[in-house]
Amino acid sequence: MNAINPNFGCATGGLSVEHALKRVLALVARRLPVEEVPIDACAGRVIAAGFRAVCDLPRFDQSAMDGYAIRSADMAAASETAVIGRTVAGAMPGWLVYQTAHRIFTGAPLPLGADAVIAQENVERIGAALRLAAVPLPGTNVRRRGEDVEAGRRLIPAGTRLDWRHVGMLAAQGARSVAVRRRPRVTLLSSGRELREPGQTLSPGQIYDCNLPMLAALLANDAVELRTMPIVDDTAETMQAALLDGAANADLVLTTAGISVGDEDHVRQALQELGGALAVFKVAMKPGKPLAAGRLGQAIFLGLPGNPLAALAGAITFVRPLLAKMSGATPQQPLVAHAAFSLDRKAGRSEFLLARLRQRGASLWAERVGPDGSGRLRPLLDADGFCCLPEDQATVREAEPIRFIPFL
Ligand SMILES: Nc1nc2c(c(=O)[nH]1)N[C@H]1C(S)=C(S)[C@@H](COP(=O)(O)OP(=O)(O)OC[C@H]3O[C@@H](n4cnc5c(N)ncnc54)[C@H](O)[C@@H]3O)O[C@H]1N2
Ligand code: MOO
Repeated sequence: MNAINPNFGCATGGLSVEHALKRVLALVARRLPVEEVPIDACAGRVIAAGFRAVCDLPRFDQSAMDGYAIRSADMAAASETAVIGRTVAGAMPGWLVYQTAHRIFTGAPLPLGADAVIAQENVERIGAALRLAAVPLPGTNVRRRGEDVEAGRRLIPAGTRLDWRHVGMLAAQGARSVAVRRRPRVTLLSSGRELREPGQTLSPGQIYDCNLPMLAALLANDAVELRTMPIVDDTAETMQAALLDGAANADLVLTTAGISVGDEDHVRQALQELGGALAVFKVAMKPGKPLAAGRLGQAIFLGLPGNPLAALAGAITFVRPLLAKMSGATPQQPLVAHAAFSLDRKAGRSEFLLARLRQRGASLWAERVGPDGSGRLRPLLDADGFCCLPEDQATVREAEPIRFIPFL
């Protein structure tokens, strides 16, 4: 990695997104450490090692209905059968008595020798006996041991981001805790003397900081341990102090604004003064070109642009894959949809277009939402994600396949 070099070995248009992403991911020195967490706290976390089933599910042959367990070969239709024995869920039955039916309830273990259950609504009760209209085939209304999950089967691959489905499975397997990657410690910092926190009084020329709350909420989906810093003024000294503080004990420091080329853009300079090193500055993407990435001490540094949609495009393109790599998580894959629009543009930068997904017949279509503008927020409310045009693509024709990155 070099000290700051304005062009970073690329044309002034910036590094391609692919190249920049490679450099950003190369900043990850090692995966986050592993820790054991209770299963009720594991949702959103990335499982560190593959999980194999420790037991069969169901754990034993059991009834799927309230009714009568029988052995189908021993029964004849329309004959009267005595009911001997009764087993509820949670109890342990003995043997099925030859040519009799055994009262049973959903989830109860099947008596030994029984191979079918007839639902209670399908029999005629005659005192203590019952009459079957028809004899069920073996296996009817029986949940076999191991038919859902066999012990030893690979259930959850390493790198899976756990959610409520995995919690259900882990619980059914009797696991009280699970080994996951530590949450990435992310410091979020926005800069700009025009910014105030929501709720504060604005002087003329000031605006509310929307980037920090928006990115904080976006990252909440990625289960990060977030530290938010107070808004930093655009001075070299305050920025240096904030970066130094923000990098302490962090895996990733994320800044927004102050990264461009103006006299008031101090982030890169501050990073350099602190001995940090940049690996990326300027990416050939629209929006989001003034983006920087590097290292500051033990932390990875990512400087996102100030315009909210440019910051968002940078976060979706770089922060998510970065967090995934730190955690050893399977990265999110883009979808392919049909473009519900046509477009001619100047090639040279990857372009991120706000779009919503709509189902038409059996296909997904990406409809653009607008108007364009990296300082606008309103169109975001209608969007489900970004359509991504590769750098060299100058035209999009209606119905052609297009890459779509969902926000969620
Ligand atoms: N001469 C040039 N000027 C600009 C260039 C350029 O290449 N040459 N690039 C433009 C592009 S593209 C972008 S994006 C911005 C990025 O600049 P910065 O990252 O340095 O950001 P600022 O200039 O500080 O702010 C840009 C814009 O965003 C607003 N902002 C900033 N932070 C927040 C926040 N937390 N919440 C809401 N809005 C925020 C800020 O008020 C500005 O309006 O530079 C262009 N200029
Ligand atoms: O990153 Mo800027 O437009 O590309 O807002």
